[in-house]
Amino acid sequence: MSLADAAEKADVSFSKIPIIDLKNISNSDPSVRQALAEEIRDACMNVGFFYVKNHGIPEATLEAALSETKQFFSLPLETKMEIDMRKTPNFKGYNPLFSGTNDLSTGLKDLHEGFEFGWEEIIPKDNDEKRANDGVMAGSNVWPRKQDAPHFREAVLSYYHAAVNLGKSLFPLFARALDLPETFFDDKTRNSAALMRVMHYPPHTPDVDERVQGVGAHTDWECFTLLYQQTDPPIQALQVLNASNQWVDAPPIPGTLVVNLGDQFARWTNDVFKSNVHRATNKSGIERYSIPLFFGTDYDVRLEPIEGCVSAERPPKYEVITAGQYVKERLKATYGH
Ligand SMILES: O=C(O)CCC(=O)C(=O)O
Ligand SMILES: [Fe+2]
Repeated sequence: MSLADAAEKADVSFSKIPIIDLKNISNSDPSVRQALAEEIRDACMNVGFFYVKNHGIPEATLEAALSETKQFFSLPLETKMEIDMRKTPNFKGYNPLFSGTNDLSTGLKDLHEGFEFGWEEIIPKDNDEKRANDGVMAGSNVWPRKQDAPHFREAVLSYYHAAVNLGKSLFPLFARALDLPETFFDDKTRNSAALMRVMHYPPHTPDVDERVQGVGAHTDWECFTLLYQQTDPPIQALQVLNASNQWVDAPPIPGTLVVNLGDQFARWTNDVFKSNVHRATNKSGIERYSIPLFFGTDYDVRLEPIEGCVSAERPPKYEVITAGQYVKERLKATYGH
């Protein structure tokens, strides 16, 4: 059956998020890889979200990134505002509470603060070519001053590089899941966009409008997101919308990361892979932190539907644009600059 035909029959009324074991991610046996790719394909076609366990990123790397993230957000607002994202030309830096709108249908501002950065070698390089080529987001990151956050940069960059490596090893499996050669994405992800955002969701207090979300209902924009949610203590905040318009909980599960697909994959696969609407709201009464890494293709890549994803019953759903144009439009809509 073609992917397009299979997608017509997909069961998209899921009630929970599957967990996929990545212990075989580096196994080169084609039958082992095929079995893993098929598990990924089912999750991508039916849910657009899955957890991964045995992902290979050391717990200590995750914990250090989380602990430094907490310390960064506890700095005084004036210190964080020195690296306000609105002062940078390339969407890097700090965004304060209520500075972005993810749910454009309500227009409500989100109750979270964040800090974004892209590719950078941990040991700084004068001529970091990868950073210079990082598409719409090309150019330097901005960091808090060393005396304000002495270990923040190293800790979050260490996690960044580990997560980028994991993301790179997932692309061949996504390709296999789409009946393509595993190398299909290689020349489309040479300088692939990888933007990390560390996030803090303060608890909703009674003075906050009930309708406000931590991050309003939205889809992600890139190919896929790797999301680390704090697990200690575990806070249920993230929810995914299924085809019956029910919000399905995606609670933190120790030892896992969440993988969710974004709009670039939806466009590329003519919605065979789902980029599902999700939101996160922290009603726990205590602080919540999460760290997504948004992983895309090179910005000059045209998001043309893959052959097997189009049929007479499933004509192309999206106008073809480049990955960079798409992300830029969404960034402007969310942050208004
Ligand atoms: O914090 C979370 O659990 C989700 C964050 C998210 O969806 C996003 O930043 O795009
Ligand atoms: Fe998201």
